Amino acid sequence: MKHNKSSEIFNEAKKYIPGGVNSPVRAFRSVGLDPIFIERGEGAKIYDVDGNEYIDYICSWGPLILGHSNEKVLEGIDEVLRRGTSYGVPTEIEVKMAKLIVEAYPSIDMVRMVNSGTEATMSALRVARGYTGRNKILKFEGCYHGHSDSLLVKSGSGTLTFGVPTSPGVPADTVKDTLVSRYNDLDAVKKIFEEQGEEIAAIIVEPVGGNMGVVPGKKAFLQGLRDICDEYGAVLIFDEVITGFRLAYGGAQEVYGVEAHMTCFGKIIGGGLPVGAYGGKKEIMDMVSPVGPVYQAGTLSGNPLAMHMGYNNLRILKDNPQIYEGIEAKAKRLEDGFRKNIHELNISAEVVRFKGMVCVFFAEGEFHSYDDVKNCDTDMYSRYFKGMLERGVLLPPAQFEGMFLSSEHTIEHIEETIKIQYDVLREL
Ligand SMILES: Cc1ncc(COP(=O)(O)O)c(CN[C@@H](CN)CCC(=O)O)c1O
Repeated sequence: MKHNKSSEIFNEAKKYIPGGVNSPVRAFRSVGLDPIFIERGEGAKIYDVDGNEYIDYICSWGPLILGHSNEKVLEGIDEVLRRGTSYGVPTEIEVKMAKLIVEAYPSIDMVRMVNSGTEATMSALRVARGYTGRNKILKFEGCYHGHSDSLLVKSGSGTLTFGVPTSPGVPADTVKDTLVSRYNDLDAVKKIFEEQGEEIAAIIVEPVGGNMGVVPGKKAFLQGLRDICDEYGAVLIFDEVITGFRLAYGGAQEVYGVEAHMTCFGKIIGGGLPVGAYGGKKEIMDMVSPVGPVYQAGTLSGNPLAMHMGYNNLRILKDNPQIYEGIEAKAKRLEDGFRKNIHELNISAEVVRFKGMVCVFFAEGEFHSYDDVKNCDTDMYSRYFKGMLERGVLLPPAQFEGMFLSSEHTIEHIEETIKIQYDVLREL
């Protein structure tokens, strides 16, 4: 495959944009390559500026559960566009969108739209702190909730659960109230709450980890978090930016039968346009300005374009529940085919799947926390990524991400991917 035009554009991009990209993972640095630049997407396929075609398993990192440029999702958008793109004054589509989300999630009485998953989690935590009057929050190693300061932390040294910044520019003081524990380790959380529970405003968790590869939360862990929050008066926040409307129409909460006090969304609810949302029980959401004292705002929050695309996305998913079974069946076929390849070629790797989310870990054993995944052979993943890319399969350009499928991935795409993976693994 030739990438001359991508290289040309990338060289130009690096003059004006840090790293030539508007989000770090897109730079393909984790896989030691220069990024490809995309010209268009159609269904499950994506086409780069050099005319190369790929089966796409990034799908914009989740929003495109109905594939690229889906006519049904786009329906009416040009009319909306011509009527006006943003007013800074409320519109009816915002109400229809909020109602749809509230109806999909029994745990949500009210919801506020924002413009990214980062904004959603940042705002939810501020509301939880305002609601409880407490400052401390607890997150889990390996979970990513966007790039707001108090969430850019990793475990402190030794047994210390206090977070330390993962990025310069985040003052240590900002993260001194962020505690970090091990994912799927309920005993560790119980111990933290026994010591500091009265000071903890919220636990924030990805119910299925999608940012350390795919690491599903154990039901007992998630239910335990809810019980602990109920016992200590803390707010349980499910970050469903990835899982929301992806695992099922009611997201992880429907699949696990565990309800959060607050939920964060992004990605799918915008249908590919910038969006985020946070919602929860009325008594908590009544804290939000202008009803309550907790301030949160946004010029383009709930803008008509993202609302229209998001509303179309959710309506199609709501009216066609078979889409979820279809995606899960194709993910299962991918899992089985990948596992057969790995065993036949004796590759040191494992396949993890949760509903429609799939990941190949280049390590052996079981994966229940970040400790289990951090020893993956990322060099092997890089060679794997390159081999798949050169044969027309675009995987997430980092080991610690998950593959995203859409309704537009056909069984033929899946079988082709399995065949290509066999050839790539054989040459690793
Ligand atoms: C569970 C979860 N919560 C919050 C976020 C942040 O959402 P955004 O601010 O990127 O819309 C994300 C963002 N996901 C990454 C990929 N895993 C986005 C890709 C990127 O950063 O470019 C997320 O996965």
